[in-house]
Amino acid sequence: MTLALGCIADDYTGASDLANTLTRAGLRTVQTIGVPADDLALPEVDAVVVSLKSRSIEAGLAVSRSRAAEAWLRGRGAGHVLFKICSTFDSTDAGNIGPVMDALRADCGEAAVLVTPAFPETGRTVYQGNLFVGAVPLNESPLKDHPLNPMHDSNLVRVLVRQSRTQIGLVDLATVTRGADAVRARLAELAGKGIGAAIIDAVFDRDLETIGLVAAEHRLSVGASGIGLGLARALVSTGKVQSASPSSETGAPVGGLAACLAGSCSQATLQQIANAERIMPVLHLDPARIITGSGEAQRALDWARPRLAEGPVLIASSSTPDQVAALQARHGRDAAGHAIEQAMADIAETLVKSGVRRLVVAGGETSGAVVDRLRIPGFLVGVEIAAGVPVLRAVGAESDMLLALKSGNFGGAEFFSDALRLMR
Ligand SMILES: Nc1ncnc2c1ncn2[C@@H]1O[C@H](COP(=O)(O)OP(=O)(O)O)[C@@H](O)[C@H]1O
Ligand SMILES: O=C(O)[C@@H](O)C(=O)COP(=O)(O)O
Repeated sequence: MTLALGCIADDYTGASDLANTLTRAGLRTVQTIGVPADDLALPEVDAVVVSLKSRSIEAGLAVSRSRAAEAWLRGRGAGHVLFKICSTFDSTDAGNIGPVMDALRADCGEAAVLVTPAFPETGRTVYQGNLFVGAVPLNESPLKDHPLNPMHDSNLVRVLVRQSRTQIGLVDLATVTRGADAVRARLAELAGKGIGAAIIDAVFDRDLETIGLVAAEHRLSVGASGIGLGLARALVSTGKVQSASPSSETGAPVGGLAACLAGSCSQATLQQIANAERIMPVLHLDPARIITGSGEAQRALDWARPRLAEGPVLIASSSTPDQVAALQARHGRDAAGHAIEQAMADIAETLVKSGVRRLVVAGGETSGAVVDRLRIPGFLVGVEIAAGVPVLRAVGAESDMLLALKSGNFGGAEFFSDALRLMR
């Protein structure tokens, strides 16, 4: 297998979002969980997205895991590696976007790396280096209240300067609009000044196509699914990849019981949970009891198991920003997040032992904890439920399963029923 594109995603929902985008753009794509073991049977593909759970871990660890993934991808012929980050640039001043970018850049000897989280299909646009989420700057969006990495600065040049050892430049929209040659010239100018990375503006998909053409000539880029779209279209338009029509790899029904888990506290997920109350039983976990170890996961399982035969259920830890802040003040941010993720993984593991074969998970870190516990090595990409969220079919796992890993912020108000309708 010679890869046209190698991707390293810093969380599992982000990886499935990117795998979905690449598939829709004509690349045969598989998502792996971590660096694949040698005995994992992978189909013949154009792109592999290695999913890491490296967004919120210590920077040194994120760097070493990303470098291992990069080595594996380059070893399979990937001339270009995309480091997939969140379209809302989720990170803290301690990392991990800057440190991972610096390390991958050093490994491949890239002079100046293009960086953009723009993903217009989901309302993420970048102008003059400022990230907008829908109509508002990042720091005014619900991401200001994220439980793990609240985002308080929409100026990504400033944000990345705080995380990276290299200087950060800007390629503005006026340059992008002038086309690929103008971007090439600007990038060369920045590289000539010793500037190692540049935030590049993008508002429309056509901007990402221009960016993709230039990025594909380089060894490394950093961004969300938008730049993935640009790269995929560039690989197809330059004939490096023969466009494949997106197949419905998740074709044959798996049947079995269905359940949903929500650990995301995003505004979108809170609304989706409220709407799900109308169509399925919903259990709201008590997050404080999870942290103090008072049998909350067992309570959830005792509640869920008798109901599953009647139809899907939803178990949620999600709370409002005020409640999250109060819990974190009492127990600490990382301890609270970790305990709740592990409780979700405990619940998922027992649900699968009880016959659940269709599982919807809301939240990136939450999905990471669940998929790790289920020891699923990889996914084939199926139909799209909502922008950035495909149906996934587990490969190499103990049970034949369908999953949907939803980024907290993605999906329409009826996401849970939309997902279950497509997961048969
Ligand atoms: N009620 C809660 N209070 C505090 N933290 C919570 C609560 N529920 C979930 N969490 C934690 O918040 C984080 C949500 O992150 P994640 O799952 O990545 O969602 P998103 O996709 O919205 O970023 C996880 O670490 C999760 O365990
Ligand atoms: O780019 C995006 O927004 C998503 O693909 C993503 O990374 C989601 O992260 P979470 O919101 O933490 O699920």
